[in-house]
Amino acid sequence: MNIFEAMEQYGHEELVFWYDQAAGLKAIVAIHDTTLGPALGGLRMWPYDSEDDAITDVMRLSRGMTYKNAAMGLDLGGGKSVIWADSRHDKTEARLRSFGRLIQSLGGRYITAEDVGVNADDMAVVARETEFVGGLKETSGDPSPATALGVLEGMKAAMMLAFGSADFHGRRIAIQGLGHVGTLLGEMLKNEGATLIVTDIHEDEGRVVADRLGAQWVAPDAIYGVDADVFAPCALGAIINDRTIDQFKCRVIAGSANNQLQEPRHGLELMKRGIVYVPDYVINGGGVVNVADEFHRDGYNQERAYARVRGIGKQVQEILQHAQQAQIPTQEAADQVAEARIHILGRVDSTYIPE
Ligand SMILES: NC(=O)c1ccc[n+]([C@@H]2O[C@H](COP(=O)([O-])OP(=O)(O)OC[C@H]3O[C@@H](n4cnc5c(N)ncnc54)[C@H](O)[C@@H]3O)[C@@H](O)[C@H]2O)c1
Repeated sequence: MNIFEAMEQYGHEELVFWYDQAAGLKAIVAIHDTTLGPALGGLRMWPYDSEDDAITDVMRLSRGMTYKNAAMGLDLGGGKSVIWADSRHDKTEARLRSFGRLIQSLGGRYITAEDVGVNADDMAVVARETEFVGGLKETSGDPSPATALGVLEGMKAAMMLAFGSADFHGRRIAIQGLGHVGTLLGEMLKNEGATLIVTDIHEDEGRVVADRLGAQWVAPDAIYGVDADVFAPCALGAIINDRTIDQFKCRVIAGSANNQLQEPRHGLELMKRGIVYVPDYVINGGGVVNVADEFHRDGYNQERAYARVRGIGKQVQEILQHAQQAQIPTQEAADQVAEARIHILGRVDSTYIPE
């Protein structure tokens, strides 16, 4: 891989490689853009097939964080980190603490948090070496409840546009993935009076959750084509693709999964089919909004954080309206909003103020 070419293509500021031979740690931090503030984004531990795969992933994810943080109205830039290792076997105190020292060495240009392959206990170990960690148990904690709340609010905004009402009574919602977010979202939707259709690749555990939610269970591959008003992807990325797109009977797609569109053209295809797609990084921004509240001058306050998470409904509404007026796919509308904020605010502090 030609790294400088890739940095130019993605628009990255900095890539940091860290190799601690004694600890057996190979880690990369990608700082994409710090126009709006320090780069915030999670740490992923993954057994990549190659070095190039690890670099590509951290670059793609960190760029996504720039857009998400900007769209959420946060004073934070975008970054992400990866540890090239298998979280099932390779998670050692030495690796996590060495990673913490890497983060500390960046002096606050990058703030890390939980992502795939690491949990709150691991981040507590990282935090023994660095002050630049968000989402610890004693501060904002697990982001999933805030993410689920943001998805619910964003879904309501999309339903207003598609159906002229955000009332869930009589509405059928299909949820793909009953993990942290999918289960919490299911509980909220049940309380709102929705009828649920659910799936998960782990059938035994999934069926227990389905029964608790009073939901209809379908096989994982059947979820795309079920008769539902709303499809809520809460599992994997790239699930809106050439294979699935003709199966959808829903009028709204609104869920927490990252990178839902396999390619940007699938956003255009949804628009042509009259399906309201809520851009993933906007509707799933509740978790990051919750973590970001830790950087408030008075420290973390859940009430204030959750009030802001509820605001995702209005943000989704504005982006959907912008897309409708400009006749562009909703993901493109979200990108325009994020890019405009970075561009305009990037000029604000160019004004000279005497000391
Ligand atoms: N947790 C958060 O706060 C948060 C924030 C932003 C985005 N997200 C995204 O939302 C999604 C869900 O996050 P989570 O924290 O609930 O993850 P999780 O790992 O707890 O849950 C994911 C669930 O999806 C299931 N699954 C995987 N592949 C599937 C498939 N093909 N069909 C059906 N089910 C499948 C898994 O078995 C698991 O139960 C992920 O894409 C994540 O990146 C989560």
